[in-house]
Amino acid sequence: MPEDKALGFNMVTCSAPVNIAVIKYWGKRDEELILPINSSLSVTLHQDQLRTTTTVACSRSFEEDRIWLNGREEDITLPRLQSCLREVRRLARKRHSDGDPAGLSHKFHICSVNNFPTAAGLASSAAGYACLVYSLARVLGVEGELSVVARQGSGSACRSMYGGFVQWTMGQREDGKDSIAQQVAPETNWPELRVLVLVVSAERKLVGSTSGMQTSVETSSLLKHRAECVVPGRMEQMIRAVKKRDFATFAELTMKDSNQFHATCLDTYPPVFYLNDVSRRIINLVHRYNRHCGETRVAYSFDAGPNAVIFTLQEHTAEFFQVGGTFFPPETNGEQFLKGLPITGVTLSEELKEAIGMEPLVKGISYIISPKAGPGPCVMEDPPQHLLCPDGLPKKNV
Ligand SMILES: Nc1ncnc2c1ncn2[C@@H]1O[C@H](COP(=O)(O)OP(=O)(O)OP(=O)(O)O)[C@@H](O)[C@H]1O
Ligand SMILES: C[C@@](O)(CCOP(=O)(O)OP(=O)(O)O)CC(=O)O
Repeated sequence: MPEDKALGFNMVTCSAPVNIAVIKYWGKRDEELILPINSSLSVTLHQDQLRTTTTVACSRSFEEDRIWLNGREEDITLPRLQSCLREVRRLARKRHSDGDPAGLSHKFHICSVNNFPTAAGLASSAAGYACLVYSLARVLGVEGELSVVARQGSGSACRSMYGGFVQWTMGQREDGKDSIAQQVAPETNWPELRVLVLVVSAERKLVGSTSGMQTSVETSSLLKHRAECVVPGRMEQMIRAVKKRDFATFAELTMKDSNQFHATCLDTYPPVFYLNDVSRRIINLVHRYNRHCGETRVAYSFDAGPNAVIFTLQEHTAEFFQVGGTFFPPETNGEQFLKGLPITGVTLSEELKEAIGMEPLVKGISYIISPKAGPGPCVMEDPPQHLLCPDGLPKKNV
């Protein structure tokens, strides 16, 4: 990218999405390169609701690489950040070996914000590292396969490098070059699919994914069985279901895989608990609702935290909102609860309420976010969106 004469350095701002795995990644065979013990598959969520925005500036006048995250300067020497910086610089050197190595002796100033809670089981590390790698690559003019680089920031980040439905193939090589993400189908393949993120708790979790899965690999025989005997078949079935828009199969596999992931957490020694009472109530609610409907209309999935991700189809969304609001009523403000989503006039039949047969739990769910599947990272062309000032330091309100 040519240097901006007015600024005296290159600056680019990009945004990247969160993804939710429906076949979960849990466990590494190489901690440093972040190579998984099984393949996984996810849905990229639309950036209108959940996104990371990152500005990268690159200048010869900067003395050192620096990063600000959500308004605070963070330690740039973090090994995962260093891996991403090193790998993008390496790709840039390769690309510019016969031409102009613009920017390669320069240092980076990086400023990033998430528009949702960080480290709360809402996949901030996935959107964060995907955005970082995409922005660094753009500022240095690097193209091509970048998911191998994002993977070295956080495993699940490699899937956020693409939109729609994305598989991360575990690969076999020791150097990780074949452990990459690929799009299985674009988001436009399944426009009726809807996602509801039921935020149960937006607090930092007790056991992070990285350490949780490390203990699982060391102690859980169920995890070994899952990786070797269960996931390969599920990946094939899930890819078929996504391509055919077969919701019943997609939903059943999604719920079973989430349940098996949490079973491996319980099989870990000492056990790791990510679900709480509200999560378990949501699981019961979904099964009772589906049973009453006589078909699988709704599925849940839980990552390393108590928040539920619900998958359903457009035609059932309004009713399930109402179900959520009835059994987990907000204390006062319905508007905040639904974060501005339209409150439809659906009323639930007494029969349905009876079939679910649960006591309402006030404030069990803090709020609901309702994204569709969405596209991958993109450059924000509008200069005022930069998070860094012309002097290369964060803007005051960031
Ligand atoms: N915008 C960002 N840019 C760079 N790094 C980020 C960004 N957002 C988050 N991170 C990194 O990811 C870490 C949080 O990852 P962690 O896995 O603990 O939580 P999570 O991704 O929100 O949850 P989960 O992966 O379980 O869904 C942060 O401490 C930070 O190091
Ligand atoms: C439960 C999960 O969300 C685990 C995500 O783990 P991370 O990608 O956060 O872990 P690291 O590779 O150590 O950074 C399942 C998934 O996203 O596939």
